[in-house]
Amino acid sequence: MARALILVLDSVGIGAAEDAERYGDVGSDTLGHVAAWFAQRGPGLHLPNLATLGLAKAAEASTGRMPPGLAATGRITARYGYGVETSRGKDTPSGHWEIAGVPVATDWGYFPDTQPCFPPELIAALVGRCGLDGILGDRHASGTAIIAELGDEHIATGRPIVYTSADSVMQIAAHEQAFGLERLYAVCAVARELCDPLDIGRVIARPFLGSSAADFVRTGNRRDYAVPPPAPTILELAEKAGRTVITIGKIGDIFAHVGTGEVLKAAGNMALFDRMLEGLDRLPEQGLLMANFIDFDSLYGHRRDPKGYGQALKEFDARLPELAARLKPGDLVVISADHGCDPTYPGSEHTREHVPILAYGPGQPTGPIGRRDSLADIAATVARHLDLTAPGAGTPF
Ligand SMILES: O=P(O)(O)O[C@H]1O[C@H](CO)[C@@H](O)[C@H]1O
Ligand SMILES: [Mn+2]
Ligand SMILES: [Mn+2]
Repeated sequence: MARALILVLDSVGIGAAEDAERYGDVGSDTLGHVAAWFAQRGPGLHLPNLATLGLAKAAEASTGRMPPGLAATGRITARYGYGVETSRGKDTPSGHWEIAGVPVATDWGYFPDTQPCFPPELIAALVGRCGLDGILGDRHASGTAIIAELGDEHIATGRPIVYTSADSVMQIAAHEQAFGLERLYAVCAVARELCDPLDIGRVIARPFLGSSAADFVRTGNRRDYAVPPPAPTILELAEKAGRTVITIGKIGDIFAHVGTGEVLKAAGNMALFDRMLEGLDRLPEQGLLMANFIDFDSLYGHRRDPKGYGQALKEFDARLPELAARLKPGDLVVISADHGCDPTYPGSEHTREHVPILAYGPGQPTGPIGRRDSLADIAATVARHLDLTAPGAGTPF
């Protein structure tokens, strides 16, 4: 049996990358700072299963420091190391595409941190084509903060809240009932077209519900309108070779539905874990499964909530034995991340960090793989494991 699973723990970085200064992220360390936050307040953050797979050793290799409380007690049962992102963006598509063998060598377009942040002609075209009475926002913002601030005005005026971040994104927030979900999606589809010439990676629909700032809450109906990867990823190559591809959670959106096979969606890391196990149970010989666990990033990293972040790590860690129990000899699991999002760092953006690479499975080798100069090494390794043509980038470990 040779099957492969790639699990992306969204934003679980393990220490600032060498080029962090270019991004204003010197000293960031998502895992290390979450572990320190727990160690300062109680018995510490214990992730026994991830530690046994070498997570803490990978972090130590990345930063020179063992994250407090995380050291493994026994033998490490995986290959472990850290990956250096070569793509210029520290965004989700850049990280995932590189993991899948396609680093992004060119620069994305970005909207400046000014107000307004969007080109007036772009907004005029959006408003005109969608029959809107204008927009709100038009600046960089945290998504939860801006709906709390402008949600009432949005409901009163019918103007959608349009904002961006340090990522290559245009995000459009609107009330699911007052504005309408399908109408929001239609506005995003027009925005996608208008953003194409500007090389914007994603337009994101951010629907929310609630009646006032006290209870506005974003719903699971987020939808991403991404541009497709610039070259065939391991997903696309697997699909073209006739393999079964199953993708969990946001993966379909992140790859613009190219090569993403059967898409299993769910809200929340634990439900995503359930879907992943379900997918694994029917993944045939030589199949590929790729999963994204989003909560680390969207619920805790961007919200700068180290306690929630650590609890989410514990919950994820506690489920790993269930995954291990379902693996068959020859299966390969790779756990990694797409970028950092240090919940103790100033601001609300991603942080430019190294990411863990933990590779294991029954009968798989164990031991350090050190520093990997590209996240594409993951795709190269998976390609070799599944006897597939490898994407252009990456060296197998
Ligand atoms: O603050 P929210 O809306 O969650 O935005 C975050 O989500 C976006 C897409 O992942 C990122 O660009 C980041 O800024
Ligand atoms: Mn991400
Ligand atoms: Mn994010």
